[in-house]
Amino acid sequence: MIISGTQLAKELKQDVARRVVEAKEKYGRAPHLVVILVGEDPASQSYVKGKGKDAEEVGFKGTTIRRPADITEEELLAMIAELNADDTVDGVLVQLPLPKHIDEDKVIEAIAKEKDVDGFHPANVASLWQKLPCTLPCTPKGIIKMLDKAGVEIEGKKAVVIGRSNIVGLPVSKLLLDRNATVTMAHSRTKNLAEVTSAADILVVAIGRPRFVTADMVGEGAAVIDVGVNRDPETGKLCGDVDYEACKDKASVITPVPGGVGPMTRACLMENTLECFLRKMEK
Ligand SMILES: Nc1nc2c(c(=O)[nH]1)N[C@@H](CN(C=O)c1ccc(C(=O)N[C@@H](CCC(=O)O)C(=O)O)cc1)CN2
Repeated sequence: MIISGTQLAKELKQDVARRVVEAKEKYGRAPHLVVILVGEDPASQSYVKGKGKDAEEVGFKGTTIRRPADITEEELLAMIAELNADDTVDGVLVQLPLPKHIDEDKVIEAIAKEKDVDGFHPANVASLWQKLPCTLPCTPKGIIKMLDKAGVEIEGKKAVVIGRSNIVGLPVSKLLLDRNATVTMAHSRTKNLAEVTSAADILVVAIGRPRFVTADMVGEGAAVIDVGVNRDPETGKLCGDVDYEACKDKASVITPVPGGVGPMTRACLMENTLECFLRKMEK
């Protein structure tokens, strides 16, 4: 079975849109999401454009602030401080990656934790690891929703996560652990990787290498979640970290690229923004 992120994202955004109508009636205004884009990276430009479109679709006020790649760290931090102080702004997101002269950690930490719709702020990360209420990072949140919607049981299952990034690998491992999976975190230096991954009931791949996971690395009947968004070096076409054609018949469920985890990441951002807004208004 193919898990259609496009379809699930559509349903999640419809649900957010419905809740926005109610929230507007109750609080007199819609949630306001501000997205900051630094530089002209084509992929980032396209993701930010998508976020603006999604915001409009669910009934938010959406603002995109574009700045040149040579903006100083001080200027960017000053802009974030202003948005933090602005009561009409509910969510602030800085599109990553940032140019090398800007310290990403400093920028993430500068965003008020209550407006951190990405769930990247150290306070939100700490809350995730302490099982306290927090904003969850969008991609891991979307992955758990996709597994649930596909009816994949997590409790007691062997989950293997390839990749240990702060944005995906680490938080999705924690979310799987919280659902009582037995989680193995694998990475570029894991020995006998195929042996480790083929024992997985749930395989999450977030390593950033085109078609890295081949059929011999997937166990019969595994649920395969592909987080990669790569360009095929030969054809230039979009592809995931999993060799989809080779693995699809071995997997019980699998996510495609495009149309899998990516659209759910975007939809979860809308849900996070609404939740930040509601938390503020209900205080
Ligand atoms: N501040 C953030 N920066 C980045 C994040 C993030 O969550 N927060 N994640 C990625 C980029 N990203 C969201 O920003 C993202 C990447 C891909 C997709 C997506 O829908 N992909 C499509 C294919 C897109 C294409 O045609 O090129 C798919 O998989 O179907 C959504 C969001 C890094 N930066």
